[in-house]
Amino acid sequence: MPRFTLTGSHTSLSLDLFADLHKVKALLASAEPVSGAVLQALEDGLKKAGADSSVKAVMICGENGKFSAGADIRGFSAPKKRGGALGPIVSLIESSEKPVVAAIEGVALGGGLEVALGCHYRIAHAKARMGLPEVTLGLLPGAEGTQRLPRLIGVPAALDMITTGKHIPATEALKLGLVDEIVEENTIEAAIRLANKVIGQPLGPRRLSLKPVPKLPNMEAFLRDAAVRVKRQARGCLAPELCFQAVRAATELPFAEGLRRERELFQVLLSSGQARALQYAFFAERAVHRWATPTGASWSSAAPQPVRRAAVIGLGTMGRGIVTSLVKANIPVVALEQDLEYLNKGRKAVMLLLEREAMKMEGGAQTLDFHNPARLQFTVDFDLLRDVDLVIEAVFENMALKKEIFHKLSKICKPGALLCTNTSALNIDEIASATSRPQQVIGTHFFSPAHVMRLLEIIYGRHTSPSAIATAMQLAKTLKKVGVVVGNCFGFVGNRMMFPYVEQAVFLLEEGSRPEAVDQALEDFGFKIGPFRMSDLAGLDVGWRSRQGQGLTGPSLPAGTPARQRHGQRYSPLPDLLCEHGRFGQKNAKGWYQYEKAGGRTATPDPWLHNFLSQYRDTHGIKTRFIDQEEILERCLFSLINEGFAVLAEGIASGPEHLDVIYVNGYGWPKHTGGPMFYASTVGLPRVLAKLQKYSEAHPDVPRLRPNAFLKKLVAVGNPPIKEWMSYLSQQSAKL
Ligand SMILES: CCCCCCCCCCCCC[C@H](O)CC(=O)SCCNC(=O)CCNC(=O)[C@H](O)C(C)(C)COP(=O)(O)OP(=O)(O)OC[C@H]1O[C@@H](n2cnc3c(N)ncnc32)[C@H](O)[C@@H]1OP(=O)(O)O
Ligand SMILES: NC(=O)c1ccc[n+]([C@@H]2O[C@H](COP(=O)([O-])OP(=O)(O)OC[C@H]3O[C@@H](n4cnc5c(N)ncnc54)[C@H](O)[C@@H]3O)[C@@H](O)[C@H]2O)c1
Repeated sequence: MPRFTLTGSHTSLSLDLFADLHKVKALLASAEPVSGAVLQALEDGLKKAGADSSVKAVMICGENGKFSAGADIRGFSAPKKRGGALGPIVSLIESSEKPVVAAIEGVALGGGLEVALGCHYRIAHAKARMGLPEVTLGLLPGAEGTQRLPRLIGVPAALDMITTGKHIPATEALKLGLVDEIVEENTIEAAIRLANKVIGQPLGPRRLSLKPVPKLPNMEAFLRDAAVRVKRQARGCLAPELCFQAVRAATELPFAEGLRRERELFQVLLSSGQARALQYAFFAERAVHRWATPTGASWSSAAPQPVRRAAVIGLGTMGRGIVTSLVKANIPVVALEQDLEYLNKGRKAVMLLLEREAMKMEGGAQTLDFHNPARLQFTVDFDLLRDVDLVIEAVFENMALKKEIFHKLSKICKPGALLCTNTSALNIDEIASATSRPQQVIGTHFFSPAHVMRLLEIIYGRHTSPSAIATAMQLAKTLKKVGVVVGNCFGFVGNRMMFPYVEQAVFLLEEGSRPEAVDQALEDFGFKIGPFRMSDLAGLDVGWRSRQGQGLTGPSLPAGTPARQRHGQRYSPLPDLLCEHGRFGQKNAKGWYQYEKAGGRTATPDPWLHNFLSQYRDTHGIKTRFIDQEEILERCLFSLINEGFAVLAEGIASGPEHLDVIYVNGYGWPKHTGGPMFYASTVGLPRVLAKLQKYSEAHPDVPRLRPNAFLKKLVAVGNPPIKEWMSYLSQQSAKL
């Protein structure tokens, strides 16, 4: 039995010719992506099968239990690495005079699924997943997928898959008609059986390029509504809209012309900055898994401890989401509150969240077992935490309270237990100092709502052990979150970079802008929500309490402190004044906006606020001026980026991609710009520096506008590409 193995740079493909069984088995792709070598081998294999009269059918499958993860994403930004065009190979498969069956195991994504669409039959393992995720990489399915998929599963389902990029399980693929059959056992054998069965049957009806796109009674109206929906959801991202256009072309044009349109649109996206940014984001998210600390601890040598049982302390906004997340990940939880009243409130809230999650999962393979006390237990008794492997504290943001709790935990919990705090900004070392085991204390900063947001900022203290970091990272993975390891400083990475952004937003109001203008500018940039709407959502009282704690406002503020200055720097008391007027945001229907009712979500500009701002400016003799969108964006975004350079220079994060992953996954920063630091690299560091210099000269009392030394250095050495930035950070300048 002859066997040929061809190895490309990213995959290996082997062709086994089993003439006696009348099939060609082409191992399309292993866990690695499709490369030019694979394409060549596939083409050769198909031609060989076509020419060999003893071959009656062809079966295409993957290696190592995976069909294919699609094209090599790195190839899109490195033309030299690009293989040949995949589309013509898909056409070649389809035009085969011998039946071709795809045996889909693991994943069939992007170009992988497009290959399967070229096959005459598709059979999938029940655990397989399929999708066209190109849109998430700023692209569209460029190997004829936008024209074949609508012909197979209809326009609504195809549009949904192509414009969202979602992966669908095999069971759903079967319902949609994307696959012909699913199997629980050996997919390859089942595909061979199918191939043998269909030998001799006419292939015309199985060639998707020959099929018409299924009609809808109201196709035009459907497409009109879909166009609006896609544009709204895209929030400035180009790919979903071009994906839509490609699918619309399938409904309007013959197959060959549709393909031409697909290619044109693909080229537009390929050369767009957004595709580069989204592909950077794809690899950044994976790069942060390989964490390291300045002391040499790293993912490669640290081993995680198993987490078989966990506890959560405090069932407020964050604790209830964290409990939900743990239960969803099948980790038994003990949920603890300070008294029975809070416990009952927390229990109800957790149960409601879990009921909702269970509804979402209905029909799926997974179920939620949260009524079983062995899986979820509510208590006010700390003794029940004796044998948990990990505790997550989510009580009020108060150092004294957190230290009291950690002291207690240190006495009660078993020796190996990991003690995590969900603090937003407080010093991890100080919290750890209340325990006898600071090596097991770590920050696990979840984002609200904790069962939804993907980010988990993981903060190591001076004494945190490598194994504790590895365990927290493993927990992030188990919870299906992206963990990013960072150092300890006030606000860590995310909130620390957020302070100057919010500070600028408020200064802009003082100088003449309005909340709606600032929010609009940043939402047009692509943020999910502007800073004032966000502040109303989170509650203005949260920041107020924190500023009181820092002595910036409230009773501890020394008499005679100038209203708009703290420690010799500019300060805006506007947010404090709103709280003093009882405006806490959505929770009581008034904040920077007014709302229809307490807890209402619809923000409307508030004449009271506008009037209040004018009076405030009069009181403080501030001359009002018109502030344009460019200034709003530059002051808010560049001050945040400037702080990012400080974070890097101090060794708080090990690279710009960490900051970008944090911002994209935790703060609604538009992913199609890559994240704040990648965005800075695309704007050009000299421009960022020049603008900061300009604003800093205009506002010398705002230190956060003063360009950071690391930014200046990068400009001085010639604005190197982002991947080289860290090499310019001298050992001496890194804090740790
Ligand atoms: C085919 C022709 C090639 C030549 C190009 C010519 C261009 C012109 C022709 C256009 C043809 C268009 C063809 C098609 O329409 C376009 C595409 O197919 S784009 C790719 C679409 N596929 C995806 O988006 C899948 C991406 N991958 C994933 O979602 C996940 O990795 C996974 C497959 C679900 C597996 O998840 P996990 O098990 O969690 O593993 P990781 O995510 O950590 O991945 C492990 C490792 O693999 C790297 N990797 C995964 N997929 C790719 C890929 N497609 N290309 C490159 N690298 C990939 C990933 O980065 C990890 O490595 P690390 O970064 O950690 O080093
Ligand atoms: N709300 C957010 O968006 C957010 C985001 C990230 C991090 N955080 C941080 O998470 C922590 C919790 O914040 P939150 O918004 O959930 O607060 P919250 O006020 O909504 O809830 C705190 C809960 O802790 C409970 N609690 C207080 N003392 C306790 C004790 N001794 N024992 C047991 N339970 C006790 C309270 O009863 C309350 O239910 C804070 O450190 C906060 O800074 C909050």
